[in-house]
Amino acid sequence: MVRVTFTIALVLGYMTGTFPLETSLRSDDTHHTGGGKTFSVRQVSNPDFIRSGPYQLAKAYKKFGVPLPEDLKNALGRLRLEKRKRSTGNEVTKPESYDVEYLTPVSIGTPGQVLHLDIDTGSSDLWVFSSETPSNLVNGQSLYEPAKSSTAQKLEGYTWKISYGDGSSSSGVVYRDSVTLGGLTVSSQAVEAATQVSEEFTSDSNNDGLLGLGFGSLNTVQPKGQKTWFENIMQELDSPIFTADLKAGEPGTYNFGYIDKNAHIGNISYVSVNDSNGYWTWTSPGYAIGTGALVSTQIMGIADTGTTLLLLPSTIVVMYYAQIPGALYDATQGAYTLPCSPTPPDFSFAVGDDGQVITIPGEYILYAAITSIGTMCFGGIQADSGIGFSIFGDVALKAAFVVFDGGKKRLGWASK
Ligand SMILES: O=C(c1ccc(-c2ccco2)nc1O)N(Cc1ccccn1)C1CC1
Repeated sequence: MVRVTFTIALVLGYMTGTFPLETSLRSDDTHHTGGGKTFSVRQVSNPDFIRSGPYQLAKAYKKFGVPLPEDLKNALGRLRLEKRKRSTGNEVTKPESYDVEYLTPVSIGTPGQVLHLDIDTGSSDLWVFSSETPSNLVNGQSLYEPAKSSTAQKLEGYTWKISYGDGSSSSGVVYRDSVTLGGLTVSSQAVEAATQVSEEFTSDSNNDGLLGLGFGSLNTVQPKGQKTWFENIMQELDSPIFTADLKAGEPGTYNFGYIDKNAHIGNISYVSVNDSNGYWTWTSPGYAIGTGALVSTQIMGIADTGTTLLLLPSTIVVMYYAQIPGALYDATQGAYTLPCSPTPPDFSFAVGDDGQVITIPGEYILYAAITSIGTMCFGGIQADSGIGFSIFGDVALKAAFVVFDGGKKRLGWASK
């Protein structure tokens, strides 16, 4: 049957112009018999034919007023469904005070239970406060209750445990359930229900859990690591990307599957990502302080929406705070502090080899007042000592429009 269909398609394909006909008038082929000219026709196969075959065939049938055969109707229906499957999504994310983190509504289970999660490109577990979290560790968070979800399935014997760079940690058991973010649903996502959370999470009342958008290799579920929500939805998207448009002191947006041209200014510069450690790891070729010249030096770091600050090599951090009268390393805070006024110099980092730089306005580096009298502030730039790489956290990300390209394993950076 396929052969027949294909044959008809081949014949009709020519008639409907599906195949680009390359005709060339070859003088040597010209025979003056009856005055008519002959010409040769060289066929160039149309690589798109297979994809658009049924459409072209249907066009031919319609052109000759021939009713469509049943299996052609079915083929068209399948293609239309296939077409419809491509999708995009977007979701608003809201900053907690001092932009310490950004929380995004996520619907889990059937009927949907909405929890507000910290979307974290620096980790790869989707874990939530749940009905299985001891009540003494819960302090206002919304809970995922698998018993109330008709689509929840317990993964018996599966566990997870994660510890974060700030010393916080959580652990628990694993369900599979439907997870919707930005209007996009993964029907079978690993949802990690916390049975243990550290004090940092208990005291963060508005944060109902984390949704990791790092690479799946970082996922901590045992005995079998699970895919992130993005890895599960990626193939359905118009393109295998998501973008982060975080903002200072106001809601930002995560988009999935498309790039919103109105969300950035100028070109997006792409740099390759090394995902071997599970993070969105890239290398910036240099930095500038205030209006100073660009210093060429390689800064290897990760794009991490789940880390609040910008953590850089201490040599650069010392150079930056040396420009600010009154700035000092405060051993009691274990951090650099600076006067809350005047506004400190901007900090720029280079992206790619096309001269693109992202400039972080100085006011983003006045992270938060330390003293009640508000004279000294906590620095938004701190040293990455002991981590092994730099971390482009929210202080840097909120100055840029960032494309996380899971298809090409690259990051795109643009000003906004
Ligand atoms: O918090 C984390 C972090 C995230 C995920 C994991 C992890 C362990 C197992 C799977 O994922 N471990 C981390 O530590 N930061 C940021 C950070 C901040 C400060 C110091 C160290 N780091 C990772 C992304 C770099």
